[in-house]
Amino acid sequence: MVVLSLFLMWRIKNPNNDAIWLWGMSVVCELWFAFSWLLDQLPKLCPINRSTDLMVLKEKFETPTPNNPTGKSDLPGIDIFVSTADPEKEPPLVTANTILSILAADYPVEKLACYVSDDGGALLTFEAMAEAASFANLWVPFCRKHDIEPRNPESYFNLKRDPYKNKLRSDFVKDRRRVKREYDEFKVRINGLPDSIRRRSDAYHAREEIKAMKLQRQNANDEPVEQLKIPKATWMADGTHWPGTWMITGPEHTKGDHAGIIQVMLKPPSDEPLHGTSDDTSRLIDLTGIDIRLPLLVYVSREKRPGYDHNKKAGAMNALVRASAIMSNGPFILNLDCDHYIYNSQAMREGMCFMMDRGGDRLCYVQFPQRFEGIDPSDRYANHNTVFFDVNMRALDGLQGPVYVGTGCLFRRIALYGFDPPRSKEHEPGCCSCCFGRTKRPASVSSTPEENRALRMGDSDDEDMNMSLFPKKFGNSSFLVDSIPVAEYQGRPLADHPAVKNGRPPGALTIPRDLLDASTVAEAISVISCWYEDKTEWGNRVGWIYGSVTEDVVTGYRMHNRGWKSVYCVTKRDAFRGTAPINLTDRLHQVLRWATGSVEIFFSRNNAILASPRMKFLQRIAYLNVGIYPFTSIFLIVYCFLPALSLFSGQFIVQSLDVAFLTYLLVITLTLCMLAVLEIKWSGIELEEWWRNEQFWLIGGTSAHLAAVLQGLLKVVAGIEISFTLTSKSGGDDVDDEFADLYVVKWTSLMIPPIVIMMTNLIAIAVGFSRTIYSEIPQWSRLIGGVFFSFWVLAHLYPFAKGLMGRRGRTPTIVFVWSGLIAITISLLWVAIKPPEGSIGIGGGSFQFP
Ligand SMILES: O=c1ccn([C@@H]2O[C@H](COP(=O)(O)OP(=O)(O)O[C@H]3O[C@H](CO)[C@@H](O)[C@H](O)[C@H]3O)[C@@H](O)[C@H]2O)c(=O)[nH]1
Ligand SMILES: [Mn+2]
Repeated sequence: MVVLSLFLMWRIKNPNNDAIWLWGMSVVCELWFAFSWLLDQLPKLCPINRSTDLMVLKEKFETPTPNNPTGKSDLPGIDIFVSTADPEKEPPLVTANTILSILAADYPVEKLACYVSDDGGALLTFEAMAEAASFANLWVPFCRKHDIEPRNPESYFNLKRDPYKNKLRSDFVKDRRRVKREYDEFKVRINGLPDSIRRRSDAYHAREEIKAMKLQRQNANDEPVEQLKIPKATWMADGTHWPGTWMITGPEHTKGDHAGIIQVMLKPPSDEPLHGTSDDTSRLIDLTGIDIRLPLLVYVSREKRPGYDHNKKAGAMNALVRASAIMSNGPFILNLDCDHYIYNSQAMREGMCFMMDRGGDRLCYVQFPQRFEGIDPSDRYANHNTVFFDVNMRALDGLQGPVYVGTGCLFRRIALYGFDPPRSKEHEPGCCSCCFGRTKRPASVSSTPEENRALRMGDSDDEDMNMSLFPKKFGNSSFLVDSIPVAEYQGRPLADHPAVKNGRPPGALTIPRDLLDASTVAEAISVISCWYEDKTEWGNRVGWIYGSVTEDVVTGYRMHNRGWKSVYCVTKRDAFRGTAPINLTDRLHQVLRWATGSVEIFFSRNNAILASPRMKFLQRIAYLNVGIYPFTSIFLIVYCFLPALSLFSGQFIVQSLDVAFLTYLLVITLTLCMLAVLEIKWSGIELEEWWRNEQFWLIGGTSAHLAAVLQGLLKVVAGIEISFTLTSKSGGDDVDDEFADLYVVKWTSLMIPPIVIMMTNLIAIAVGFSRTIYSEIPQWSRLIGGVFFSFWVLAHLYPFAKGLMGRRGRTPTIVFVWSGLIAITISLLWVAIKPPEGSIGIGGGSFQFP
């Protein structure tokens, strides 16, 4: 920071009078870069590492006590939400695998509930989920019996390592073979679903038409009836009409218009374990002594009607929050995207370690890092994002907590409801005063723990939670309102449980699941209707927050803003794994969406400048950085053209390569290198990953981020809404060419700025060279600065250039030859038109040649 400020001062005091424009532009950019660098660095001041001890959790919650002689698990309930929106872009097989990994997770079955949100309302997804539910009857006990990891069948059967290693049971080989065969059949069934639905629907449609025709003929003698038009419909296997969207694909695929659908696909399990018996011969594998229960599985497709804003993923999640409150009301909610499966079956237990620890009641969520599969080994477009997930997020963990990144996040339900954390009015001792946390003395020392516990909600300190205001905030479902205090009570850490000090009374904390009768389901249907949120606080202060394509960041921000803390849980074995777009265009669009969301945040009331005093200073800086980073693109683009401009004009950003300038540059570069080394060492990432991240920072910065700034401005100025382009997920079926997608070149206008930058710099280098060579007294030193920085820009854009070349990227020489030829031609032309002898002023002497 010191060197940087000295450097900037020197730069301002020493203008290049030969080329004031060049100097001015560069100094403005440098000031901005220094500012954004500061925003990026400051939140890294208190990094921490955490670890969990699953044995302790087991000891506290699952060992027999006098109160609980069987050692029945006392862990709190978790509702898992999986979101899917489009069976075209998100293959049902992927979603089905995710569901299977959840159903097989290592967590007490009766405490787990899995909800699938299908925003497409597609019969295809529905039937795929039903298939998954039935396959789970085999898959889940198999996983339990043989301790399978990962519990996603597709990944498990594709494992490269020896499946028989460390497997003790003698029947493993036989079981595995049988399950594998069943899985292959399951896959065939899932992949055949689109066809069978289409055929079935066509048949039923024909039947309906014939019926209508007959009816018409009967009526025809009375009076002429106008031509009956039977609307096309999708038909379920039992011959009833699917209330969701019409067809799986095609132009008639009308998203945004269908009824709300809830289907319990797996009934709530019994409270006590149900073991397989030896005389049960209907099963494919022997399950004697294995718990064969399955968790609750519910398919939900919220109602969609034209004319309503459905608020994308945030709207879908809020519908699930309400429906699940009525059906299982788990005090914790785990959110996963359809392509993110549970890779470590104990992941939820790890999260619980934090939630149920002393003081855990102040945690709004536990975020797990996102890890990806199926990415090209060189990770050309920095898809693994390790710098973000292993440096930035862990650094935030030392402040108020990591940001919520949309998937792999375990929430406390009542934090999602918009309540304040407990003891939010008290002074909190210790804890990172180095992070400039607020150290306010308590106004009054609260007397009883119960008083502390009163659910508080609201940005003003005195607005205590008033039950009579619940309907206004949460809508008028009394089931929902009644479930809120229950969720609060059940989510409390054991240690400070007011009623019982040494463990909970057994059974007191599970709500009877047999409540899942018709009236419950009817109520759940009503809370997923599109009018339910009218005149409530949903999306505003309650649940996932609306109004941004990056609803995740905003949702987490609101909680931190109330004073909640979050925790980053990096597990030894990855907790969850997902997919990421490896195609350049898809990746750019993803980055575009994130950056647009950031610009939206910047121009909204969620801008961190307006944060409440409950947010820690450095946390605020971090959020500010989230909102500001896309704007860096403006300066970055200018700066990428500077070396070219300097080569064209023969001028440089400084008058001469002064010793002071060079020294500053050297010291700054060295310090930055040292910082990078420190970061790499501390976080355990590779130098290569770090470099990829730098490269993609420039690629995204010159393309997607700029577009995001423009889009964001359009939204603010003209109110043009921003659409959510789903990221396509590959089915993982194309084994022969795993990374084919990497080489597909799909044109997007986002590519224009980096291409222009690349071309200009190449030409400028050639121009600079030829001019120096042809001049009478070659001034190589003048050339060096420009060429060096041009190369710096080009080196960053290298992956982008490779991406543009598609398959031929393997033999890119020809392209280089061509661009070289073109560049040389242009520079020869330039030299011919403007011979380098003497200085010829153009346009008032600003473009001067030596
Ligand atoms: O109207 C919608 C749109 C999206 N989704 C779901 O949202 C998830 C994320 O969409 P995806 O296209 O995969 O986005 P990514 O860029 O991969 O997602 C990251 O960034 C998003 C915010 O931009 C977050 O919502 C995601 O959780 C986070 O993983 C998927 O499960 C979708 O099914 C819906 O349910 N309804
Ligand atoms: Mn995704």
